[in-house]
Amino acid sequence: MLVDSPAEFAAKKYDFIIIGGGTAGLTLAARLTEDPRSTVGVIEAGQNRLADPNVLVPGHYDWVFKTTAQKYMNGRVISQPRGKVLGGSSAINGMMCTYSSKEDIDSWGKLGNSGWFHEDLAPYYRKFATFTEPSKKTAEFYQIDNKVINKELHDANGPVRTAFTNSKRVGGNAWVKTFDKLGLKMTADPQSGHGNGGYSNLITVDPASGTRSYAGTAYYQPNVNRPNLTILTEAQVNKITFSHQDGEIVASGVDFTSYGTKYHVKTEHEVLLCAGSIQSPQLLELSGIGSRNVLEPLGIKVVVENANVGENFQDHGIVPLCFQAADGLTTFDSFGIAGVEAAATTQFYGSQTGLLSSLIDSNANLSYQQVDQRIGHVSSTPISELTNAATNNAAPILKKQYKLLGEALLNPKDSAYQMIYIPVGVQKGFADGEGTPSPGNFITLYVSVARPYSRGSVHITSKDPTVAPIIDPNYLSHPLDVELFSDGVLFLQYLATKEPFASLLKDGGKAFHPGFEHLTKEMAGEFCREALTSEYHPIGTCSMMPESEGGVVDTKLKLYGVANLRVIDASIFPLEIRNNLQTSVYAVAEKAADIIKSDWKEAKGIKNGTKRGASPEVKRGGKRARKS
Ligand SMILES: Cc1cc2nc3c(=O)[nH]c(=O)nc-3n(C[C@H](O)[C@H](O)[C@H](O)COP(=O)(O)OP(=O)(O)OC[C@H]3O[C@@H](n4cnc5c(N)ncnc54)[C@H](O)[C@@H]3O)c2cc1C
Repeated sequence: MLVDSPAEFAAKKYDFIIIGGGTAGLTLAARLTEDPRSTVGVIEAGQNRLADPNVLVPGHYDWVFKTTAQKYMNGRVISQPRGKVLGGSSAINGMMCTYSSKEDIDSWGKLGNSGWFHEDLAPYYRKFATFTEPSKKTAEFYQIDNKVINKELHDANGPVRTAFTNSKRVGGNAWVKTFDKLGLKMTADPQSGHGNGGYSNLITVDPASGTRSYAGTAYYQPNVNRPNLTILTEAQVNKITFSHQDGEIVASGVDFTSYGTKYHVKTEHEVLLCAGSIQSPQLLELSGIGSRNVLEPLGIKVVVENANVGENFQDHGIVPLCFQAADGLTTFDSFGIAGVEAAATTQFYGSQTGLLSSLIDSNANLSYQQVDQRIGHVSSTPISELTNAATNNAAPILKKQYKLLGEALLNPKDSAYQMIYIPVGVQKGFADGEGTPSPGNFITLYVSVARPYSRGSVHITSKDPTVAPIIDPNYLSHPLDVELFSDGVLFLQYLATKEPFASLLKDGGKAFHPGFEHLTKEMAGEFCREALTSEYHPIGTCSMMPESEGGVVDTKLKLYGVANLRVIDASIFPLEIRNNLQTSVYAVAEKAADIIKSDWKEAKGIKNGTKRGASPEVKRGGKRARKS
């Protein structure tokens, strides 16, 4: 139920209060209220736009965050959008449905997170989705064979709908064919955690309507009438409140503001923080959980000291290489021409095809070796020496992480890069509001480094919850990232000269970046500094790891030092993964829901559907255990 009145919301009792009705928050809300005995209240700052075509057909409801001036990128300020709407960033994302590698998640496990290896998460990568097979025509066009889709992995009836785009998108077929000709066609269904190569990726789309399938439509809409689920939108949480019970710090509720009025709502059991990688650490700090050095100068009383909050920030930087499209091709840039957008809209509503039917569905994962074999690498030092040096020179807290990153890079089976093609011009700096896009039709290739070495942070600078935190991804601060990005962008340049993709481009694949039309090894690094933007994949700011190694939450996603507060969103990922994040956010939230349900039953003494009497043991179980 969606309530309009914040006072009504605040007056109710909830076993679980969820902060943030985003990708993870709504997944949890839906799963926890499957049990009619547990009550859930969700507080979301954005609006409910379930019926809004600007969400369903991609649009924007955004917190509009910006990074600090980036020291290693010539002082550039990078956009960091985040969904401010019911459904969170899943309501504004590019709908790419791509997956982590097995090694990515195994690395999470190896960082001291038992129960978080790939085999532990694999069932949840299945659970959240329902897959629809492509038509024969679509399968032929995009070369979707039983390597790219292993049907056995897509057997679940989960809430999020996944399918291939209906439209024969400009260049979609050329993308796959070009990789095929280079001997780089995708070798396994990416959901398996294996495989490298170019392919056409699934998107999170409802194949019947061609509209976005996201946390709002998938996890909230079908459950809107559950009496034990209450959602309040347009209400921003200011902080979590605490009390002391039996010598433990316990989250007692949250303070929030709606239309200028402040409210407090109590929790009966737990607070689940799902505000995303930027705002989960922000809210912890506003609530007195973080580094003393951050909190005390702002006059915030330290409730739990943990200097790891807001640290270990990682993001996928992504470098665009833009080309003029061959004459006669219609790209998204044509929307500037009278009638083109209207025609695309008519086509979309008529047949769910055309430009508007999908944003991004041409993807590739490549290993470091696959790139190196074709273009060599920028540095004269062998990559194994560079990775060893990175580990040896790392700060003690990062040594374990860097060792795993090095192993992944040297593993020819793992992916070191994600590459993407989109039929629209993303000129240097365009995504960050620098300069005006040139007129014409363009095509952009993108490369991101799967697991960056650079580490940044997010911290508050004010007690005021409406003041955005300082976001410093520290992109390209690690020299190995500059090397990897340079190699990657040189590969894009090589790809652009290969048929049939080359025929989509004007000027024999000359890049449309003044001064960088033909990249050399010497200038590739500078181009990356000038062109890198965000793929909008921030993680790590409330990492799941042992506290001594940089962690904020344990393997049950419980915050160290508070008995009944968990963080569940992309901020708990301790290391980046090779692709886009949403499938992993859904999978993590699904797994977290099972952990929480099981703990809740134990705490309440519920066994096999019946509630035990309130025996002393039950009370003991009900006491929120600090350590899992
Ligand atoms: C523009 C963009 C494009 C992307 N493209 C893709 C893609 O194509 N494929 C893919 O897999 N991934 C993509 N991603 C990444 C992916 O969508 C996100 O990583 C994922 O959705 C994050 O989920 P989350 O639960 O961590 O946070 P979110 O989904 O962002 O949820 C956080 C929620 O908390 C709310 N909130 C925050 N602070 C407060 C507060 N104080 N009080 C109340 N509510 C609050 C927010 O409004 C939001 O609804 C993209 C992301 C963006 C921004």
